[in-house]
Parts: sequence; C-alpha cells; structure tokens
Amino acid sequence: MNSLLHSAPPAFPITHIRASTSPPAHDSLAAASAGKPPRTPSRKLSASTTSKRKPKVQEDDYRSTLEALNSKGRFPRKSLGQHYMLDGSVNDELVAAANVKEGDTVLEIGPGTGSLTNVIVNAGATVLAIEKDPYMAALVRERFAGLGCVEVLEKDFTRFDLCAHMSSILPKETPTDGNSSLAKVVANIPFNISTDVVKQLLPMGDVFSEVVLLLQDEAALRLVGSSLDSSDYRPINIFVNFYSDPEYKIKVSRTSFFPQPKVDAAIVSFKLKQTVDYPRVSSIKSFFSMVNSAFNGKRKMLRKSLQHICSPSDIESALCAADLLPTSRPEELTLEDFVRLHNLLVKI
Ligand SMILES: C[S@@+](CC[C@H](N)C(=O)[O-])C[C@H]1O[C@@H](n2cnc3c(N)ncnc32)[C@H](O)[C@@H]1O
Repeated sequence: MNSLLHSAPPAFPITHIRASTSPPAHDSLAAASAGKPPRTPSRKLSASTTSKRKPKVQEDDYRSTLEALNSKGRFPRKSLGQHYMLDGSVNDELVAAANVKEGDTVLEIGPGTGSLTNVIVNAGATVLAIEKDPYMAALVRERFAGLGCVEVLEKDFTRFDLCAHMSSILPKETPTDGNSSLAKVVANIPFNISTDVVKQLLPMGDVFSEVVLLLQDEAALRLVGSSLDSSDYRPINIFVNFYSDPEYKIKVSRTSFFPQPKVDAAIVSFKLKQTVDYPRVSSIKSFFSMVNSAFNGKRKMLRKSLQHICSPSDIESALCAADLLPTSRPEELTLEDFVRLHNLLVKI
C-alpha cells in the first residue's frame, strides 16, 4: 500500500494554476517568500482561548501561497508527499464526511498551506495540526495566528506521541450537554505514510469518533473493498474492520492536486468503534499475531501455517468447531471467522 506517486515534475508549473483573486492574506507570505519561516510561538489550545474566539471566515489563499512559494523557488518536496489540494470542493467533502461542527476538536495531519485547515476552522472546530515541514508549519501557524483555535505542532506524525498529547487537550469528563467529547481526524495525508496513519489512528476509538482521510485510490479500495478470496485480502483488512466501520466516499481525480501525482485519490471515512464494541477476543495481541501468521503462508492451509500455536489436528478440530473447512486458507475467513477460530485455539 505504501508509496506511489511522488514523481512530481521537476519544475513548478505555476502557470497551470488559476491566478488567485485574493491578495496574499498575511505577512507570513512575505516571510515565506523570503525563505524564512516566521517565528511565532506555538500556543496551546485551552478552554479559554477556544471558547472566546470568533471564527473568522478567510478567503482561501492557497493558490497565492503557492505562487509566493514558487516565486522564491520553493519546490514542493517529493519526500514529504507535498501535493497540495487545488479543488476547494474536495476540502468541503472531507469536512462534511466527518460531520465537523461547532465545538469539535479536529486533528489534521499535514496542513501544508492550510487550505483544508481553513475549511475546518470555518465549520467552527478547533484544530490540532501536525506538520513535519518546518517551513509549512510556520506558514500555517502564522496564517491562523490570532484566532486561538489552531495549534500547529512541527512534528513527524509517525513519531509523535499522539495519545499523550490528545489526553492533555481533550476534556476528561463527558460533556453534560450531550455532545461527544471525542475528537475527529480530517486530513489530506502524504500517501507514503497512509499505512502508518491508519495503524496508529484506528485503535484510538476512545479518543476519536471519525477518521476521514484522503488516500491513494488504489490503497483506499484495498483497505475498504478487499473481499474474501481476492488477492488483495490482507491482515490490514481484518485490522480495519476490527477497529472501525470503513466507507469509501468519493474518488478524487489526480488533477485536483498540485503538483499532479501519477495516481488518483479517494476520500475514505472510518467510523471508529469504542473498545466495548470490538469483537470479543481474549487477547487482541494474540489475535493479530494469529492473523498475521495465517497470512504469512497465504497459499497455505491454516492447519499448516498455525502449527506454531498447536498441532494440526487441534487446528482442524477448532476449524470444524468454528464451522469452517479443515482445509481452510486465510483468504477464506472473515473477521468473525478469525475471531471464532482464535477463541477456540487459545482455549485448546
Ligand atoms: C498531500 S500534502 C497536503 C497538504 C494540505 N493538507 C493540502 O490539502 O493541500 C501533505 C502534507 O503533509 C506534510 N507531511 C509529510 N509527511 C509528514 C509527516 N510524517 N508528519 C506530518 N506531516 C507530514 C507535508 O509537508 C504536506 O504539507
């Protein structure tokens, strides 16, 4: 599932972008153009700053941002998957898919120029944005400075202690107004970290209610649509369905990005399950260890590939007790089948 595109053209053909009608909105663009990230101290989101703020509707200025970057020779970095969204309606779709509303807390991974951040803020949410590129982190921090509802952390998401940070910003108690205290994730992520992102976020149902991502289309179809007996059916499909209810929303053409990647994208939403709704297994760790072992020998029958757990005859008995054929192979088992098999095998 990893990687794909990042073969952006060597030059930055800004002429293919419609000229912005709005002037650069902030001084940061001047700093950006000069190649120096503006130095704005990061502010912590707090109840006092978030409740008092008045959302300020900004014109989306990402085209002018790109022009400013281009004018000083700043190239989107292939290694960071910097393919910026040019189609505002895709940002609207992402935000709508997560049903972002007033008072929500939203995690955005890779805000880039802040075009999606802007739509999330305008929906009334507070945003925690994690951006690896120091230059873009400074740019987006400056863009939303003064609103009090956007915290930008200059971090590599794949190495960030998200649980610790989220527990420091989310309320400890469930709000009495009936609203959920759970946060949401809305992000146009670099395709090359999509597996890491999905693996880190999906088991966080006690922190997030929805995760809405723009993924490479092929990866999205594999994650959400891979069915039994298909060659794409993998442990990640069991993982995704164990922790969430996934939905493929819409396909997004590669022409919506700048620079244009070699592949199309898609919006996928994952409604996260709460711990109490996970399939009942005695140990999640041993469950996924069994699933991984089963797929390690993809063409092998389970009675062979699971031999390190117990004897082939015990495995055959467990398969029969789970209403499965003794000759079953991993690609023939649903999540529920794996759960039944696991719970029988660990008892043996
Ligand atoms: C596909 S661009 C999307 C930018 C912006 N959200 C948009 O829609 O135009 C991906 C963004 O993620 C940032 N990024 C890349 N790797 C990252 C990582 N490991 N952690 C956090 N941000 C990352 C890039 O610098 C870039 O800004």
